[in-house]
Amino acid sequence: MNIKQQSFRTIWPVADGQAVDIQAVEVIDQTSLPHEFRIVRITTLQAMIHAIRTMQVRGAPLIGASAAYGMALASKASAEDAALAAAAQALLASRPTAVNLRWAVQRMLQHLLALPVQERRDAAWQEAAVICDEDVALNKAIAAHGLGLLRAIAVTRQSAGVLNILTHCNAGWLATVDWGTALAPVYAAHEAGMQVHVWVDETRPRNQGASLTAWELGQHGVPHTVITDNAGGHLMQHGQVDVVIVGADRVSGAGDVCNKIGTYLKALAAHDNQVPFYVAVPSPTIDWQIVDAQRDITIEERDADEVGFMQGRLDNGELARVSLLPEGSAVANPAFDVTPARLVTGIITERGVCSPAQLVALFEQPVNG
Ligand SMILES: CSC[C@H]1O[C@H](OP(=O)(O)O)[C@H](O)[C@@H]1O
Repeated sequence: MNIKQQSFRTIWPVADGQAVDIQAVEVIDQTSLPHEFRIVRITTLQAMIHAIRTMQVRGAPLIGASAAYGMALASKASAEDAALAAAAQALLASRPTAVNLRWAVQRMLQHLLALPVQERRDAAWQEAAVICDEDVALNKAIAAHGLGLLRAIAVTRQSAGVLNILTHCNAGWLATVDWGTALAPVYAAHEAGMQVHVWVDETRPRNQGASLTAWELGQHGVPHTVITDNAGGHLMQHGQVDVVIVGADRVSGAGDVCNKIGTYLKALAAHDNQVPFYVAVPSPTIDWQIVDAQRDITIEERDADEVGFMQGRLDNGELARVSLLPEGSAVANPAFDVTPARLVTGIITERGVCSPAQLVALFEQPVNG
C-alpha cells in the first residue's frame, strides 16, 4: 500500500550482496511505527524467528509469509530433510496462535521434501514468493466482497452520509503482505468514493490499533478516530457504529473466531446493540481441524513487560519507554480470545460473505467432529 505515495509490501526478497540470486528478506519493522519507519534486512532463520517473536512482523497472514521465507533462509544453510524439519519446528515455536504459521510451514515442508535436495533452495524462494502473491490476491478478493457488504450496510445504517466502521487491533495491510483483511474492504470503499470513517481501537497492550492501524489509514488518507478499547460499547449504544469488522488469527470450521484480546468484548457489545459484527478471513486462517475452539486453540501468553511498559515519543522528539505499574504487581497478558460463532454476523472470505454456519459448505469441507 502507499507510504508517502510510494507503493510498499510488508515483506520482500532481496539479493544479500554475497550471491547473485535472492538470499535475504527485508521487512517493515512494525515495532518502530508510528514514530519511525525502519526497514530490517533478515538473512538467517534465527533472525526471522526473532522478527516473528518480537512482532517486528505480525498479523496472521504476514506471520505465515514470514515463516515461508524463514524456511527459504534455512535452506541456505542446508536443504537436507533433517535440517528443514528442524527449521520448521523452530518456526512453529515462535508464536502459537495464528494458524497461518503452521499452514505456511507445512506447505513449504511438503513442497521442498518432494524435490531433490539440490533443487530445494531455489524452490524455497520461489514458493515463498508464490505464498506472498497468493496472500495479496486473497485479500483483494476479500476487499471486493467486503465492498459489496459495506454498500449494502450503508443503504440501511449509515448516518449523515458516512459509514462508521469500528475495528480492533491491526488487520490492515501491515498484518498481511498487502491490502489487509479487515481493512481491505475499507480501502476499497474509500477508493470507490464511499464516505467511510473508522473508529480505531487502540488495542492494549501492544497498541496495534493506535500505532499501526491509525498510521496506515493516515498514510492512505482514510478518515479515522483513535479510541480507547473501552469506548467501543458506548459508541455502539449511541448509534455511532454502523458495523464492526475485525481480522482473525484462527477460525474454526464452525465460525468460532480467535483474534486479538478484546475482540470478544466488542462482539458482545455489538450483539447487545444489534450492530453487525463481521470477520475478514482468508482461507489459510481457517483451521478445519478445530472441534472446540475454546479448548483446541492455544492462546499465546506474552511477556508481562508488554503490559507494564509503554513506548512513545517525548515532547523533545526522543523515543522513550516508561513504566506503568507499581513495584510487585502481578501481570496477566493473554494475547488473544475466542469469539463464539453465535456472536458473529458474517465472515468475509475470498469466496464471498457467509454466515458462520455456511463456512464449511462455502469451502466444500468435510464436517468436523
Ligand atoms: C489479519 S490478521 C491480524 C490479526 O493479527 C493480530 O495479532 P498480532 O498483532 O498479535 O499478530 C491481531 O489478532 C489481528 O486481528
